[in-house]
Amino acid sequence: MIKIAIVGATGYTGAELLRLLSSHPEADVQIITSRAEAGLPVADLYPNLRGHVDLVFTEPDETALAACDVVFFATPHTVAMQSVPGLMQRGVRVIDLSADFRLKDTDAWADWYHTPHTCPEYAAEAVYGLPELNREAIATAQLVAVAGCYPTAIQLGFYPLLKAGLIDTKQLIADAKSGTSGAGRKAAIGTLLTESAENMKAYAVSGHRHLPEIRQTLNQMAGSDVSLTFIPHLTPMIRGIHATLYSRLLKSADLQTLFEQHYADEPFVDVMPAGAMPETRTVRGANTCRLAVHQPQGDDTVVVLSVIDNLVKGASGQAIQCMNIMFGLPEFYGLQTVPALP
Ligand SMILES: NC(=O)C1=CN([C@@H]2O[C@H](COP(=O)(O)OP(=O)(O)OC[C@H]3O[C@@H](n4cnc5c(N)ncnc54)[C@H](OP(=O)(O)O)[C@@H]3O)[C@@H](O)[C@H]2O)C=CC1
Ligand SMILES: CC(=O)N[C@@H](CCC(=O)OP(=O)(O)O)C(=O)O
Repeated sequence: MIKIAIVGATGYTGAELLRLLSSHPEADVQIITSRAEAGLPVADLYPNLRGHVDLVFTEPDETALAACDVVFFATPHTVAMQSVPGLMQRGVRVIDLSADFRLKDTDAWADWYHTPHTCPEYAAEAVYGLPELNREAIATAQLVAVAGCYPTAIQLGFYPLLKAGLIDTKQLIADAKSGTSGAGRKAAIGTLLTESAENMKAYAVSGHRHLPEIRQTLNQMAGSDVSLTFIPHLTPMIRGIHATLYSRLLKSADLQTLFEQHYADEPFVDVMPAGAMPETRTVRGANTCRLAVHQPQGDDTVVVLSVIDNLVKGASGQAIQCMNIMFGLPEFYGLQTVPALP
């Protein structure tokens, strides 16, 4: 059994780790932390976990964390980077759901996150946690920086086209919509029911912190620097990301076959039949990215539709997929949930 600690277990992604790990045959979750709720049983905060998770939240304590095989950080940015050096030196494996170790350029990270990066050497060592791109490196990594939610939906959608060199890399557009759970559990006016229901809006149009992360990966996929316009939107749903991706084809190709072949061996990417329009509700609670590729006018414009659950393939499910790869386990352990519809 793998001894597991979750730092930040009261948040949405922390609770989602608990939900998914409760059906994982090799997971032994020993420590779940919260500063605000220390002493509280899990079921008092998350009644859905009653009968499945019998643990009590405790204050984070690095010595206790170091006795585990793997520590998940489901915390706001800058928290993991304070503990990672100590844990790494003690041989613990770390899976960070935050953005602390996603960017290799830590000066850029400091600009986008408005605070200095305190351990650039670990950012250099971290493996970006997108299994479809980095499976081999994840297997031997000590530190995994799980890919962000919008980045996962967008990167998986563009990957087959970029790898095949089929599109104009200077004209990439990602128009993406997220449910409000993407903003976390903390109280904030923008995610109140009265502010977010019956409403849809774009935000961070002049630059979202996921832009450098997505660019970094797309550059790697394309083998050259891409130009990307990325506009996120907040939609009145709780879970889900829907990304509509646009680009121009440089030459004609059988795009349906390209996508099907590219993801043929990927357990968590579903290339839908020609003409399909994936819906967020079909991935709710599941570690699945559903993709569909279209040429709406039959000209050189290609459109990819990509949906994920931001809390699962966009965070906790992807983190568990990475853990399974790191520990040599079947990738589907803990991740066999079938979405409930409606
Ligand atoms: N929500 C989403 O869809 C996604 C989120 N992520 C990332 O995952 C991380 C967690 O997100 P989410 O679950 O939404 O966040 P929440 O705000 O819902 O939860 C944050 C958790 O972190 C704990 N925490 C906060 N500050 C500290 C601290 N200084 N030290 C230790 N623990 C702390 C909180 O508990 P307490 O304060 O009681 O200690 C709480 O349990 C973030 O970095 C986010 O960007 C990634 C992909 C998708
Ligand atoms: C709706 C909403 O607010 N979404 C968040 C992104 C979700 C998230 O937590 O981002 P990471 O994947 O980087 O951790 C945002 O725009 O900042």
